Amino acid sequence: MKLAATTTDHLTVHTAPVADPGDLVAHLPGPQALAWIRHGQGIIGWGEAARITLPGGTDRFTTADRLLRDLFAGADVHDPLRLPGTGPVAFGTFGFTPDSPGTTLIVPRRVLGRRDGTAWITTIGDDPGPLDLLRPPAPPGPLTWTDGAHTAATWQDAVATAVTRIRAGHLGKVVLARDLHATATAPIDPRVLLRRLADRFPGCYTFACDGLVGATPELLVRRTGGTVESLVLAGTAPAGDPDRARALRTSAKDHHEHAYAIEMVRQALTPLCDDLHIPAAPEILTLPNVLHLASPVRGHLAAHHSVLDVVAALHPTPAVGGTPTPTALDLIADLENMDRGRYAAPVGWIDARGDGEWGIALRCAELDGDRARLFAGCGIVADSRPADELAEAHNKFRAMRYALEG
Ligand SMILES: C=C(O[C@H]1C=CC=C(C(=O)O)[C@@H]1O)C(=O)O
Repeated sequence: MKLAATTTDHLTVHTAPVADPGDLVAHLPGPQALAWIRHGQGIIGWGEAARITLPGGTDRFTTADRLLRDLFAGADVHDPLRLPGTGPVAFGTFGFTPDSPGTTLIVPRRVLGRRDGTAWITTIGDDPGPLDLLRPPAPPGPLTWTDGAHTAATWQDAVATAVTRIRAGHLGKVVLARDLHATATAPIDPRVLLRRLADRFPGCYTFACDGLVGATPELLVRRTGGTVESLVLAGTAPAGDPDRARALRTSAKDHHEHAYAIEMVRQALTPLCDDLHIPAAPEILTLPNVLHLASPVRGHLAAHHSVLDVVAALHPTPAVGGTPTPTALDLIADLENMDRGRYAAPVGWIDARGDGEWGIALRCAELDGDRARLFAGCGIVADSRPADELAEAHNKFRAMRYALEG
């Protein structure tokens, strides 16, 4: 475990109610932004009271959970509100595979939150000063775009290979992704991207954590006390085409793709829950760029499990991996030509009670100075057609292209 230089072993944490701050993004004082926002509600953070960096491993979720529990257990906490997200919180990202880089948990010095008519500020350690903007964000300016690990043509070849393997009976579904690179003329400020994403995709979870920025529609798990909720997505059509929307409702290919994800979530949550509700049929989630088949799942935990315990049971779902999971992960490693890093892995936050919200890091980019690496993936089943999947990936990229270009 690596702790930031600013860390003391003993955290002193003060949460206090504040007047409604309004727009959360506007309060981020610098580019080192931490955020989790949906419909204007959520938490933002800045400064670092502690940073935990893990090398990865299959136990990365449970190790992170244990290290945070120890850190929070030793904290001196003054929290009159005792709501999800009050008291100390860690924002986090994980690597997609046990070997992928990027497993990092950050306990910010300041957290500003607003939910259901309550707003609060949490301060760890010395008061780092007023909420004034230190550096106002500037848009990235003109961008240069280049292909990542695949060109459009070679990625379609990879999709065709996956379809052949599926038809040969090796597996039922695999999610194949590709990356794109954007280069700006100056460092990219995540706050500009957060602003655009939160405005255009208010129903998604707009997030930023250690340079990973995006707006994901997919809630892996929210834990609030004993209740867990998840929004399982798989099956996509372009937005703005009523015929395609109608077709999505009845498409055997998309329902097939969705069923794999639902079945795995059922298997993962059943041992943890004494009551689990999965709708009989998915609904349609409408976003500005795409429509998805979506199943809101709700359960009651049978025993104490932190939100990260549930994340550990769920990741990777067939919305980002495939079925069977090990075969799909091997095929992803063979065909994608890249390490996903933190793309398609859990991103979110956890508090000292074990409550929290974790999404699947989709519709996102990895920022590095003046560069951004964007990702988009598509579920491939026996009936998938490479050109359609390329078009679907293009539509999914549109969220982050808009965040970068306006
Ligand atoms: C893998 C991605 O989306 C997943 C989530 C929703 C729908 C999906 C699909 O229809 O393929 C994907 O499973 C992505 O956006 O990169």
